[in-house]
Amino acid sequence: MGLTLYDKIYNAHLVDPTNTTAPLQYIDAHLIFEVPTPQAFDGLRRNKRSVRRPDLTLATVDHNVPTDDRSGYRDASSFLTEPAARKQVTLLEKNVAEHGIKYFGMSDRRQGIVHVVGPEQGLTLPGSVIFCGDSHTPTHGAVGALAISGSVTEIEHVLATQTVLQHKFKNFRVRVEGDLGPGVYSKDIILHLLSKIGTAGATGYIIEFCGSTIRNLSMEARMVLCNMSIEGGARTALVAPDEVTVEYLQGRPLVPSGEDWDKALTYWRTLQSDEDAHWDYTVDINAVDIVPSITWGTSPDDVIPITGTIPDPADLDGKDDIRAAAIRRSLKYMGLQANMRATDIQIDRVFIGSCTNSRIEDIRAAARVASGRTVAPRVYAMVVPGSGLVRKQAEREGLDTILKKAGFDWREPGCSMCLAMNPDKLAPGERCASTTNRNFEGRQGIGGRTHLLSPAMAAAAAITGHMTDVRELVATGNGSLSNTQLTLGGDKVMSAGAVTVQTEATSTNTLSQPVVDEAFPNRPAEESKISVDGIPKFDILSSVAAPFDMQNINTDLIIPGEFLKTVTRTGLGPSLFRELRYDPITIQEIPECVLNQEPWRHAQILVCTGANFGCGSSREHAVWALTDFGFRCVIAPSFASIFFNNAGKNGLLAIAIDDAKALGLVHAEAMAKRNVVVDLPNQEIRDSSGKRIVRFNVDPYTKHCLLNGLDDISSTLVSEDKIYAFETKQKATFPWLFNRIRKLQPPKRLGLDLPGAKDLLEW
Ligand SMILES: CC(C)[C@H](C(=O)O)[C@@H](O)C(=O)O
Ligand code: SF4
Repeated sequence: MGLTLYDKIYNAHLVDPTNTTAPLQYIDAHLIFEVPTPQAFDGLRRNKRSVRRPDLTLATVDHNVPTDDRSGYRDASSFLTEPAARKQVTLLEKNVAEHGIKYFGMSDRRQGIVHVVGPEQGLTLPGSVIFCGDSHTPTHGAVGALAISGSVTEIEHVLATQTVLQHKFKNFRVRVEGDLGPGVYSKDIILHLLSKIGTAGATGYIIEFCGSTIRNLSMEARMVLCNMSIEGGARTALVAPDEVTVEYLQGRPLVPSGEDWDKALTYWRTLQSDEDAHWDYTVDINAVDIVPSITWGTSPDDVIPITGTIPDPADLDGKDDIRAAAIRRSLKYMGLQANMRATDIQIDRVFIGSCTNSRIEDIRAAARVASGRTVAPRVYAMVVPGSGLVRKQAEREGLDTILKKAGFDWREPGCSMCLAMNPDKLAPGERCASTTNRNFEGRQGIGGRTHLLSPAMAAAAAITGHMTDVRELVATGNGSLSNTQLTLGGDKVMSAGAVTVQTEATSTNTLSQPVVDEAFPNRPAEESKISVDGIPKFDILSSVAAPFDMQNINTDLIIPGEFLKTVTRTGLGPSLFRELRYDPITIQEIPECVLNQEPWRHAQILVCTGANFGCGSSREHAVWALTDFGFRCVIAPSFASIFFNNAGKNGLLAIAIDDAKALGLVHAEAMAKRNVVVDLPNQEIRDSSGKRIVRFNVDPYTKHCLLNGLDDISSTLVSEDKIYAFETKQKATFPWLFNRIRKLQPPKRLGLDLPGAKDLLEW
């Protein structure tokens, strides 16, 4: 039987194919940013470890960065007025300087959202494995790479070992055939898919997008699909490389040139799933069935066509009561009525940006709709390019002028209003048409209401002040536009082909710079193999259990974005489930919340009857908030895979019980305020009388680590010789993956710096 593209890349990166208990994947490139790294670098320091491959690591800042005008920028300390944000960013600057890691800071025009910067620079290459401690890392799969996301503990693991522990996932094929209709973009394809499979539909899988529709998509449009695959629970996603990929990559700074380019091309052309590959699951979509869409609720799969109406929970009463309750809660939060028309939803704000939709094609699509029109009087609309280079390109094409003339605010790059971690936030009750990827409660600010949609649809909403079918406003193109002339206001003004940055970028390859070609730059010291940290041991736990019954508890709900500014792993307990525990206005405890009641406020076990616990962001802070509150164990029907992984690495036992009857019994014990016993050695849950309720499964490696309080890095470093052997082989076969990041030039030399900026960051 043949193999899928994922199977091939996974197999080719197994450091030791004989180790099936704790399989290690070699990481060809590691992208880092300010939020999850302070604790990771701190862990390295405490354990006297160094960064194994600074030459395979690239850093930038995005989440905390204000998007205000930077013309007076001097340095991060003076520019960032918010102390916690300043601390995270300056700590990253200190850490990258200390470890010799290349960094695109705020004075560098190459700075931007990690998932925009990586592909833009050509860091992500077909057939390679990239790691980033952020849940939208799947974006990079659009070029045919295996893009792995994780969080703090795994970042530390990658920094120390250049590998990550990764079991094999199953294969999920999404085949889309046919032509997209006018006004339909890849954002609509992914929203359509989510409406079909739900937020856990692809949990345990890697998605490959294929079919004629996908082949006709540009690279940027493919990135949108891969980016939001995590919203369907997929651990990552990819698209097989083709001519569109090759054309996109050629000439970017970190892409091979000359002889290496030819060799790479030959290899990339082999990268596709075999005809007879085994697919564990296939979803077929007909492109004609996709229409411009929006989300109405607080989960990314709450999707309706713009021509549709808001669902009525009464239709599900008696058929699916949990879902009916979830719809009612969403409608209340969103301030909407059942059965109202999508186009009757009035908006206050528009946000065009984020790692989903802030690239040049997105800005072109928005500008085409906005051209010659004016933003509705009560709407504030902002456009935040994904990187300084996207911004520069847009300005070169005059898109900023069109957008500003229409009344849009034109800002500096960053994550901005995607997650309420920087000054760009919604006020309580404000409603936003947003090109982002998550519409969770409080995601864009406490009490803020988010509707996800494409950039063209967002621009249309900005103009009319309500949700609008973009097809009625303008004769639109579609998401498959690539390398074509775009028509704006009747005149041909721009080309959607190669962006100018490529020319600049290519030049970086030709500038002479000393090439550091050490095989293994920072070999960790022998003594560093033993961790001083470890994780809390777990054997038998007896405690009252806090009962929950919500589905899709996402990590933004567990701990909102604003609390991610901490640089330690502790202190998050009081903010756990902030939206559920505290009134947003008075900040008083909500008495109905079980975590505010005795004896559950002291519970060490959380039992949830709703599926897909921990979906959404990869923030390890969600696990830290739970453990800081006092939880040692979470029991639920199913978990999102990144959360599940993060839990085990922090001594929090996540137990999946898919037997509804057994789970009901545990929940009943919790409701009765009786102790529940979780026995890890025997893998069983008992009631307070000692009677076994259910046996549970646990991965043997995780069990071993939990019982013994072992962290992964210590175990991995035991196989260090195997990592060296793999690295040597990789270097001989794919030389272009090495010695490239070090060749990146300082911004000054490329004319990509901010004129007033201090020269601190040029190493
Ligand atoms: C901060 C980061 C860990 C987080 C993620 O993993 O997704 C963020 O990017 C988000 O979108 O919520
Ligand atoms: S989802 Fe939003 S916050 Fe997360 S990386 Fe993308 S832009 Fe940044």
